[in-house]
Amino acid sequence: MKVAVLGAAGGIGQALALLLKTQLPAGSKLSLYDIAPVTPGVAVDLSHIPTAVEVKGFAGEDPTPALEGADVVLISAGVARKPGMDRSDLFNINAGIVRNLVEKCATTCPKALIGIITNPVNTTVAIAAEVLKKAGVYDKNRLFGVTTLDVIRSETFVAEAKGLNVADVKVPVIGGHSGVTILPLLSQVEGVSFTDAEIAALTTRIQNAGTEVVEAKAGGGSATLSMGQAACRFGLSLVRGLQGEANVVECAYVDGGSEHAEFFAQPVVLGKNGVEEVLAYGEVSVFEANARDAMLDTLKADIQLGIDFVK
Ligand SMILES: NC(=O)c1ccc[n+]([C@@H]2O[C@H](COP(=O)([O-])OP(=O)(O)OC[C@H]3O[C@@H](n4cnc5c(N)ncnc54)[C@H](O)[C@@H]3O)[C@@H](O)[C@H]2O)c1
Ligand SMILES: O=C(O)C[C@H](O)C(=O)O
Repeated sequence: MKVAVLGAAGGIGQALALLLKTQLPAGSKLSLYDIAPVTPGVAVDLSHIPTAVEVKGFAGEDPTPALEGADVVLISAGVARKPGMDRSDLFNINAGIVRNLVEKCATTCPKALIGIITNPVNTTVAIAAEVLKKAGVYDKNRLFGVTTLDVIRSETFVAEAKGLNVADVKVPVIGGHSGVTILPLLSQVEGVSFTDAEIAALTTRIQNAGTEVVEAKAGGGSATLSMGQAACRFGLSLVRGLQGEANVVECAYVDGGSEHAEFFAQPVVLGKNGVEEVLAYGEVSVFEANARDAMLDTLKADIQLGIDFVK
């Protein structure tokens, strides 16, 4: 199994590469690419960790050597937020970066599962889809917006608020990955009940958690370590699905035939071809139904921006 990380010299990329080096199955290959010249050095550094995962690093303008034979490509290349910015403010720079990198995926590893981390995810995934369509290799089951950070944040905050063992807490998060489009389904958390005030406060905190980190880092970037963990969890789930493991379920932002929008985050079963089955997200509370309906104009506009960028 070969996993490529594009943007591998960055804050997320290095954390993710470290976690993959220590957690990918024995015999895997880890391929690191970034425009930054340090990238081969990052790979050498990681290669001294005693695991049976081969690491290679590539720098420069062309990601092709890193992508050859890739089964999974995780893309975190691009710029991150500073205080006062919204994720959509990253569009001008990151849209072109994602387009160019996905064009290379389309020619070099058209069957790879692609996970987009680069923000604004609601839009960059639509860009990736349009690029793959133009190249004639689009398979909706192989393209993912990585929203796992919203899931792990929800699990953490719910466990903290309710004094639970976080390992036992599961929270589906639907919609997209910015502000009001992030919707944790707290009504589905097993074994706990929340007051209306708790639900409102937790939902707002989860929706603003990225900003919480951006402000705490005070100009030094956005979430990198928690995102590295989230992307590792998602990447390993993709690998487990590819290897034929049953019942691998993650929430992800996919083109899954949702009645709500062309791309929508919801639980999916992962398998040998990427998305094996899109799962219904189940019953929601009145609060959640209202929040879901209220996000849709924003989400659809984010998606249209990506479609228009490529067309
Ligand atoms: N999906 C999520 O939940 C989530 C969470 C956190 C951050 N992000 C996003 O991930 C992205 C990366 O964040 P970061 O903190 O790692 O930023 P960073 O600045 O630390 O790293 C970005 C890396 O991308 C590289 N890069 C830039 N252009 C490139 C190109 N054309 N090809 C290859 N590499 C290129 C840079 O050299 C740098 O090493 C940002 O857009 C951020 O908003 C998404
Ligand atoms: O908030 C950001 O800009 C980064 C990321 O999307 C996050 O949720 O932490």
